[in-house]
Amino acid sequence: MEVTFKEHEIQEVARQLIAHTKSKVLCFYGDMGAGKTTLIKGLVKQLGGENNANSPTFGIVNEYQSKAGALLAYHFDFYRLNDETEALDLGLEDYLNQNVWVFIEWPEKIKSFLPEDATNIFLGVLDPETRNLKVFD
Ligand SMILES: Nc1ncnc2c1ncn2[C@@H]1O[C@H](COP(=O)(O)OP(=O)(O)OP(=O)(O)O)[C@@H](O)[C@H]1O
Repeated sequence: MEVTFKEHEIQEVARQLIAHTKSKVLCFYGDMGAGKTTLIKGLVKQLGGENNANSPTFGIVNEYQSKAGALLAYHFDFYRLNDETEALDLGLEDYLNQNVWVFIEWPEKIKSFLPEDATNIFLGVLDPETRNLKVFD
């Protein structure tokens, strides 16, 4: 899958991505400002998720729940992670073993923990308003 899009088209891109991916673990590659967070928020919205600011891990891991209150997705941003030991301390392996959506920014930082069947998404900046997305399953 490959698509070029502007921000107002995010929900349609999110819909396509959810329909396309075989894995519920999605890794987002791209420079700062490429639009990883913006797209993940679009995916959560598309899935009908809400941020659970009451979760004990809030701030480290963003947790999203369905409107009915069921756990729906985790969103990690590993930009500030120093090494993989810190990921172990977070209990990353437990997060990955649950059957919920997992969205990972800066997956380069946790290479040894990434499931082999994760879907890899590359975001590039074409111009200030336009992004290119390529998916490798
Ligand atoms: N087509 C687009 N898709 C996504 N974001 C866009 C698009 N066009 C412009 N933007 C803007 O680009 C910025 C992307 O920021 P965002 O925080 O999502 O990037 P990021 O890849 O998560 O960066 P970081 O690694 O710093 O968290 C936002 O300000 C957003 O409004």
